Amino acid sequence: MMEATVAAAERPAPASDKAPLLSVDRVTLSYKTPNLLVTATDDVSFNVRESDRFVLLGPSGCGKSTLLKSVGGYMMPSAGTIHINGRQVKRPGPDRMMVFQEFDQLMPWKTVLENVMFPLLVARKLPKAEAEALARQYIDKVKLTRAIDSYPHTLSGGMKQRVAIARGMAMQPDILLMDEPFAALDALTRRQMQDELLQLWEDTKFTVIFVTHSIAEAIKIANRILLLSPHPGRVKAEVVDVDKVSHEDGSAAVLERDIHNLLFSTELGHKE
Ligand SMILES: Nc1ncnc2c1ncn2[C@@H]1O[C@H](COP(=O)(O)OP(=O)(O)OP(=O)(O)O)[C@@H](O)[C@H]1O
Repeated sequence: MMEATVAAAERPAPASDKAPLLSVDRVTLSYKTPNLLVTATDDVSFNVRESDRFVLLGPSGCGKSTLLKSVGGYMMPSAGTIHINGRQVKRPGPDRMMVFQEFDQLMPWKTVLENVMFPLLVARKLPKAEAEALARQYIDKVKLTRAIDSYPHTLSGGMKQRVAIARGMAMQPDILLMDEPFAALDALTRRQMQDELLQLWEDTKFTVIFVTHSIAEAIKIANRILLLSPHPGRVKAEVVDVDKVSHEDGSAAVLERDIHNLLFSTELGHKE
């Protein structure tokens, strides 16, 4: 058994022979409201490499969703830069597909097949037959072939999230961005969806940034976890080699306790 390593935030990330797919460099993200300026994240840096299952973990309000939005190109940093494949992120693009928590992210007037085909036709401008073939392939991967002609309102929450995942993955983006995709599901379905996501990753080794505030979910999904401090979010530590912890021998429980202590220690957690 090999335990995951919790690296202090100040320590440089371990050297890798691969250039990072995504570089987030000293990014500060703010919202301007009529009366105040809200700093959501402050001076955050991290790299994501190809095939990483990179989890952003931190307490509610630390800016995880805001960071994901900025990687998606929906929000520009007030300081710092984001690069994907060496190009600066300035707007949304089909190289970054988002999956959200909400079940209403599908178009209710379109069937499962039509929902998955839609971005392939509109954003990738594929011919209809090609879009349909690709959509069918990914609907099959998320085990929804039997519901392919169903409308979203006839599907369970888990099935709707599978459609959203198929739609994102069928675009074959460089990075799939998942914002608490399983948070609104019941515990049993949530666990099942986590297993299915890992199975999909085994099949295709896609790159994903996954936002959660569940420590257990982070440990299950990730190979790397970035721990963010409470509002405004700053990088507190990075946990590497997470996929080497074992859920059988108790090392995952030890890591869960260590992460909990790190996230909620007053010394680190509430230092401004
Ligand atoms: N549209 C907005 N306008 C103003 N402030 C915002 C807006 N969206 C988020 N914020 C603020 O930015 C901070 C970070 O919010 P964000 O939703 O990114 O956090 P989070 O870590 O994803 O939280 P949660 O886990 O609860 O979803 C919070 O203080 C939030 O109130």
